[in-house]
Amino acid sequence: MSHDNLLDQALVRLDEAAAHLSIDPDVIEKLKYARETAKARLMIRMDDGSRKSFIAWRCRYDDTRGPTKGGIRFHPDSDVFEVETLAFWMTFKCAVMNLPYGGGKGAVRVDPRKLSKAELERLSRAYMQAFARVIGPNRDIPAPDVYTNAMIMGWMADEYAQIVGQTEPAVITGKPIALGGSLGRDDATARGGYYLVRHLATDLGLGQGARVAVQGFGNAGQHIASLFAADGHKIVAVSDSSGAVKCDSGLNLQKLFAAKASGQSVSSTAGEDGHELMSADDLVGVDCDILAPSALENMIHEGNAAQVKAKIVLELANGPVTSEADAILEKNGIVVLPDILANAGGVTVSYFEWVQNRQGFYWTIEEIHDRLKTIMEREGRAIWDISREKNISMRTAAYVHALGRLAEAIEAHGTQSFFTS
Ligand SMILES: NC(=O)C1=CN([C@@H]2O[C@H](COP(=O)(O)OP(=O)(O)OC[C@H]3O[C@@H](n4cnc5c(N)ncnc54)[C@H](O)[C@@H]3O)[C@@H](O)[C@H]2O)C=CC1
Ligand SMILES: O=C(O)CCC(=O)C(=O)O
Repeated sequence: MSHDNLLDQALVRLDEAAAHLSIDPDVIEKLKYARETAKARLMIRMDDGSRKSFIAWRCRYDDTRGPTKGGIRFHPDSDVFEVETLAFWMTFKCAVMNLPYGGGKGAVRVDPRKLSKAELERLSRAYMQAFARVIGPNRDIPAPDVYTNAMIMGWMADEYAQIVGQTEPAVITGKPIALGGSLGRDDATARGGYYLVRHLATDLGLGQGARVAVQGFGNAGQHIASLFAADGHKIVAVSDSSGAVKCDSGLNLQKLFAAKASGQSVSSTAGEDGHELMSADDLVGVDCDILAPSALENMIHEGNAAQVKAKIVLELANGPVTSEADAILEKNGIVVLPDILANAGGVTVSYFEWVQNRQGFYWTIEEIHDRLKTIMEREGRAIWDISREKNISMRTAAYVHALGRLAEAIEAHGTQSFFTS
């Protein structure tokens, strides 16, 4: 899958937001292009003794508001267009949450499921070797994303420490707790979305016992299913890259978690506890109240948006709804809680991790949850109010909110600054 026009699609949202603000055109011009994208070939030794190379990128899209921040993705379809677009979204996400960061992102084009653990560790270390000059605790701070996790962040933190000759935990977030990771980072992406939905439930007309469908059953997808189920909502369908299952009376989550923990697809549970096999492509059309896309970009598009029956789309994935699909969902009265707000819990707890690493003093899980809840509710409410006041979608409102903050920072740097050139 190529992502050639992903950034152009994303920039449509920037133009829509700019139309609601009186913004200097210089600001828009600056935000249309990535500041810096580094590319490298990572050459590693495979277990059979052969050498193999993988292409990799790290993009620092915009650092006006602070060091760039964003995850590293290991995926066979990754390309430079996807990386730059994800970094653009990070720029807006950090501004939405008022975090002192710009936006970055990285990727390796690889299917990590085909590598042994030792090969994966060599690849992760090679990534840090290649990009250590770009990365740094005051410059660019990576984190996990699709098919990367705490273990990989731990290897990268260790490699960086060896390169600079001292431990530097704040260089990367989403690390194992034993290496200075934060409590609460594991479920933070889903938890942020969950706090947002709970806070806006009355405004959204959402009652008890909602029916939820989850697309993608990894970090974000599994945790959102758990959190909603614990609140008495019913998870009626889930999918992953190999298939999907549904159950009208509610799926057995423990069975699904056990399948994923043993490396199997959710579809392997079909036939147990009333789980029925379905096509992963049909998941978006399942009869439900909340649809939580938690996989990849462009999953809800012009061709399937009309099938969506949910009242609310909670975008835990980045960019799961195309701009054409957005228009269809809006016309059908479906509220989209946009990625740059809905999945911002992840980067927010990453920020907490970075703060704790720098102060060398660690917070309790209650402190993490309270702080995350406060920020999600504050920014979620502000965006809800903008959307009501201006009669615009939550997505456009989120971009308006972020763009105001970005414009203020770009202007504060001065008109002759290379930051704003
Ligand atoms: N991990 C994090 O902290 C954050 C992740 N996100 C976004 O959330 C989304 C998911 O990320 P993670 O949960 O971390 O990744 P993950 O690697 O833990 O899980 C990804 C899941 O998506 C599934 N998937 C892949 N292709 C699919 C397809 N075509 N149909 C259905 N499922 C498919 C995979 O099988 C897997 O279950 C991504 O868009 C990511 O950028 C956003 C904010 C933070
Ligand atoms: O935790 C972070 O720093 C970034 C997470 C991320 O990549 C994202 O929000 O898309």
